[in-house]
Amino acid sequence: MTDIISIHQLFFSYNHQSILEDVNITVQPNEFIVVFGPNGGGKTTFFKLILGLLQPKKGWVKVLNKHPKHIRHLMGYVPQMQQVDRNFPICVLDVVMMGCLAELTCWGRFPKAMRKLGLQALEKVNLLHKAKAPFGSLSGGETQRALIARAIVDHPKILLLDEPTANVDSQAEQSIYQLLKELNADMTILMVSHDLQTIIDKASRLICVNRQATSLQAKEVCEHFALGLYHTPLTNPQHFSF
Ligand SMILES: Nc1ncnc2c1ncn2[C@@H]1O[C@H](COP(=O)(O)OP(=O)(O)OP(=O)(O)O)[C@@H](O)[C@H]1O
Repeated sequence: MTDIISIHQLFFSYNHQSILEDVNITVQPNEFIVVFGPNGGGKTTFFKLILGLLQPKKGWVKVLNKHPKHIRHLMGYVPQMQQVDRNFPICVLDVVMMGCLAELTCWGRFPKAMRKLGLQALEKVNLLHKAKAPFGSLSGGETQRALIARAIVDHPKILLLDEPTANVDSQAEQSIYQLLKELNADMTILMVSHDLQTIIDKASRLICVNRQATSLQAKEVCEHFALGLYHTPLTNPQHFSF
């Protein structure tokens, strides 16, 4: 099967601080990959390299066999919640429409068909009734679903999510996982999560990013492995037994 993402002998550093070293990873279409690793291990940087927002110092990233910056419109990105300004005075539909800014006409308006896509994306994430609500009035779980709508409005082939369930309650978390399961039928998903216990049985594969990137099957992520990374006990070890 053709790789949808391929990363070859990639090295990246911020100034002179080495962040990623000799990363070799391939991703196949419609995989659901959970990316995990310690704080500062390089997960967000890894995503930004796939999105073409950062350039490798050595090696390369190809998405659908092209340089990522040429096909960024085929990738949707949900950043970490703290990178989003919830106080900005804007309605939910307008936030969603920001996912297709490239479609703005020279008059600074979206074509009617695009607004329809925005409403469809909101319907998909079950937030159509909030289209005209101020973005800042949404709950944590609704905010994440609105950001997912923004990421999928242009029908991407790849969806990257950076901790989409951080700071949401368990009911909102379950509804996000259900939504991602539905979206996964049409798109490849890579999601950063620290909550391995909840997510492990939903992932087709895991990638541990800790300066290097290691691809793992769920059964390989045993309790000792996760403990070594996070230094916290996992209370439900049956997920991790071989
Ligand atoms: N723009 C930047 N300039 C310099 N250093 C940076 C920059 N962005 C991130 N870093 C550093 O690079 C390292 C990796 O950061 P990154 O955000 O990729 O890690 P992460 O695994 O996503 O962390 P977390 O789990 O805390 O979100 C960290 O040491 C961070 O301080």
